Amino acid sequence: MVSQYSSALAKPRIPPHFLNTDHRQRCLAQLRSKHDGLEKYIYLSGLKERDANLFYEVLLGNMLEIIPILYTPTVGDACSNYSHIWRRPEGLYVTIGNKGHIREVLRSWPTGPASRIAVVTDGSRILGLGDLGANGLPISIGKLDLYIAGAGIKPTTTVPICLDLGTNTEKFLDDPLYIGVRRKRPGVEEMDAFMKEFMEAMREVFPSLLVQFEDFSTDNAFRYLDMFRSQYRCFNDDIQGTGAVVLSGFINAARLSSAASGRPLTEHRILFFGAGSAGVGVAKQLLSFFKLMGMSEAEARNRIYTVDSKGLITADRKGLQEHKKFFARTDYQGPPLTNLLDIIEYVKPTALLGLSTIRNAFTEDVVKLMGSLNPRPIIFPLSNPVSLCEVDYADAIRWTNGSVIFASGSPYKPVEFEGKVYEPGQGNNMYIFPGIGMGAILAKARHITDAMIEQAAIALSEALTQEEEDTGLVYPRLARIRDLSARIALTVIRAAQKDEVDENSLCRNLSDERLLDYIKAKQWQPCSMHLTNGSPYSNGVHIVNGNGTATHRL
Ligand SMILES: NC(=O)C1=CN([C@@H]2O[C@H](COP(=O)(O)OP(=O)(O)OC[C@H]3O[C@@H](n4cnc5c(N)ncnc54)[C@H](O)[C@@H]3O)[C@@H](O)[C@H]2O)C=CC1
Ligand SMILES: CC(=O)C(=O)O
Ligand SMILES: [Mg+2]
Repeated sequence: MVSQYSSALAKPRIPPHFLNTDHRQRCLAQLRSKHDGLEKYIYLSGLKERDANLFYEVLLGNMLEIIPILYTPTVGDACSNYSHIWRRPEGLYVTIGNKGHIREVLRSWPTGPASRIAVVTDGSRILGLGDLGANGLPISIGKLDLYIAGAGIKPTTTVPICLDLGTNTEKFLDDPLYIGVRRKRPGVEEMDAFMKEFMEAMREVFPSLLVQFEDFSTDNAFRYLDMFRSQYRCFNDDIQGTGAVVLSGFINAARLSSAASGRPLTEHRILFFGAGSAGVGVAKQLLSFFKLMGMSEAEARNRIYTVDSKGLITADRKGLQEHKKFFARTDYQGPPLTNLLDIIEYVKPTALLGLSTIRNAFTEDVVKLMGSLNPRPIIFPLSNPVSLCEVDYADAIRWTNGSVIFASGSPYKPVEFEGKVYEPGQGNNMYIFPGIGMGAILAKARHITDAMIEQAAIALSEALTQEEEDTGLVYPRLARIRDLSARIALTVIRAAQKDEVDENSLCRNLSDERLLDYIKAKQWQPCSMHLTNGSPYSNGVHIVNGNGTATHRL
């Protein structure tokens, strides 16, 4: 005889009043009842597992609240602790042991050739947190959630990937709960051979895929971008995505700053504190700011100064890494400049950009000096997560009496100072990669060209509403991300067409207005019928009907 208990398990029933309640509100209440960021992350991850459709509905309706959990800053905690908070397999791990049969591993991914976008990390530099090895997977998952929420990419076409090639972080190798391969990272030759097989296999198994490289350590970030960008449909988010988003914010910031100082835009001088993949990637993209005004590359380069852990980067320094050479100064004669205050006194920058991972590197003296040199100094502390940010927003406002033009990598709340409320910008590549990806996918671009990246930046810079401009913002409000991504995608498609790398002739025949409609029509929306069947085994994107039976899998 079947007991009452087991029969209830076999046929779970929805509570009688359930249909009249808003499950999204219930989820939000459950989320808000948790007071620890990591607990919220675990809750959301579980919700996605139980009912992905509902998860995306809640995310889309509450982006300002939820993005900082799925993405920076909390995703940093999730990665750092991933081996300990791990609940279930998610994403795709390709390990060094898979060398020789990577194709077979990729073929295990359920959506196969229907896949459109992969975010691939090797976990070697997650945000500013260093080598987290196999714990890096949540960064790929978080970025893809932004593709889904921000651009409307269909969830089932996304592939989060972590390449597990080992880790050089001893504490993980010593941790009995560490989920990754227990070995040190390979040398250059072994890694190159792995990456070549991986990329070849990716194209074979997922022929329509765009690959976003994410959070590779700096040398490898530049190396694999150079190696693969003309061969595959791929880009590096930290170099190119960050470059584009900062160019966009900088265009708007420079206008505000020049309006206050009366100095021409061509006279901006930009000081980069941090010269890794992000610092140099952004510096290279900011050449466009000057070149678009008619300056030569040499003139543009001359407006940019870079600093690393040894101080102002000069060409006479011995053993300079390859990626630092382009901006190394040849015009400075004198003893090495190592102190940031001395460097600022020497350069007299109008803008100070932080991509150093050094918490509070922009001290009160530094910020005040920038304020004394500029009526409206541009200060962008862009390192992630917040715990590594070069200066907090409230301090930057206070130390400049509210004159700072500010954008940070991770989000800050508005600040009230002397009776006025100031709103910060968030200079994070999340504003730009969803639109770049959407455009590249719809154009069926063979490659991601420099013009596609540059046009994406310009489109974002031009997207401020009158109200946003009047408020002094340098980036549009995040709540508009879907519309922004569609507009960015449009310019990316047009740039792909101009560079003749597009393979979707349909887009060529549409006017801008029709193309925008086409892009918006392609944006995936979660369905508002989101009742779950309560099955502990449901793990996809479901639409479920009123009697609790899954009727459609997206
Ligand atoms: N806002 C955004 O959208 C993005 C932000 N980032 C952030 O940028 C940061 C850097 O990333 P990567 O360039 O890939 O890392 P990285 O480790 O290659 O670069 C760090 C750079 O800072 C320099 N540095 C370290 N200590 C210093 C010190 N005391 N003084 C001056 N310079 C110092 C290093 O020499 C190096 O050049 C990370 O925190 C990352 O989260 C990265 C990509 C996007
Ligand atoms: C935002 C990002 O891509 C990073 O901090 O690495
Ligand atoms: Mg990154």
